[in-house]
Amino acid sequence: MLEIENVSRTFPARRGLFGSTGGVRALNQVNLSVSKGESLGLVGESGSGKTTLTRQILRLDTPTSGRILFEGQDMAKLGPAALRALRARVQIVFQDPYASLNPRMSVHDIVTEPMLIHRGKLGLDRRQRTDRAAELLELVGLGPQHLYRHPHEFSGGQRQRICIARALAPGPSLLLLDEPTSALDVSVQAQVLNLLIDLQERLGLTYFFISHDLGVIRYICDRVAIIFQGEIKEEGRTQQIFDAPKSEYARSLLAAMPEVRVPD
Ligand SMILES: Nc1ncnc2c1ncn2[C@@H]1O[C@H](COP(=O)(O)OP(=O)(O)OP(=O)(O)O)[C@@H](O)[C@H]1O
Repeated sequence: MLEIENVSRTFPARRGLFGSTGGVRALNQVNLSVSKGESLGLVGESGSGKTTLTRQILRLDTPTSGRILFEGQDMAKLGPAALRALRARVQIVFQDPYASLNPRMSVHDIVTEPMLIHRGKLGLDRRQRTDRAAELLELVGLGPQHLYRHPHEFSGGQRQRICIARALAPGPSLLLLDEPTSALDVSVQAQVLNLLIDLQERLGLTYFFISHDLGVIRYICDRVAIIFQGEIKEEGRTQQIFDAPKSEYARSLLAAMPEVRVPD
């Protein structure tokens, strides 16, 4: 479904008030692939290149070299129509559900907005969009009675469910999950992770799951890639990485977290 081939991204040197910074090689020859229906976890400390890689997959940024194929198509070569279609097929859920929802919009408007943006592809009229929003709310464990409420009326976990419903609205096949539970209480984290597992099974979704929480990665991901200073240090089946990490860096990362917490 997703193939990342020899992707590098270098940011040029910048001159600022306090002197100039050298160029930053944020990604260096990254190779990764994710199959349909699989969850790949990307783990790395702050500044390791996770956001930069995510931006390449969303085509918000372009690699300096290398290429990314989504469903067999080179993302850099997509024309405007194909790019619009791609935007519906690849969706993202962000870390902070408090910052991700417009407080002035009702849940109905939040969840139907992507259907409106992609109405050419989805072909849903107003009534059908509302029906679909109600279905999506149900799918994420919130009843349709919440449709006309506003974000401030919901808890963090409920807000993240709304964000997930919005991400599902245009019918994606790939979800980028950028630390989707790290802003939530621990008890709520497990509920949201279980919802994600359930949705993946029901809808056949593919997940690219970014986290620095190894417990969460272990719980949800089939495979894990460990990134450090823009390079993939190790990649493999989750169990194998946790039981017998090969690289020095993976070993030190696991050793630094003796108590890998697995949600209930
Ligand atoms: N637009 C940019 N211009 C210059 N340097 C950048 C830019 N974006 C990212 N970088 C640099 O690239 C490197 C990787 O950053 P990135 O944001 O991808 O890391 P990250 O793993 O997502 O970190 P975090 O977990 O803190 O979000 C860092 O050194 C960062 O300073």
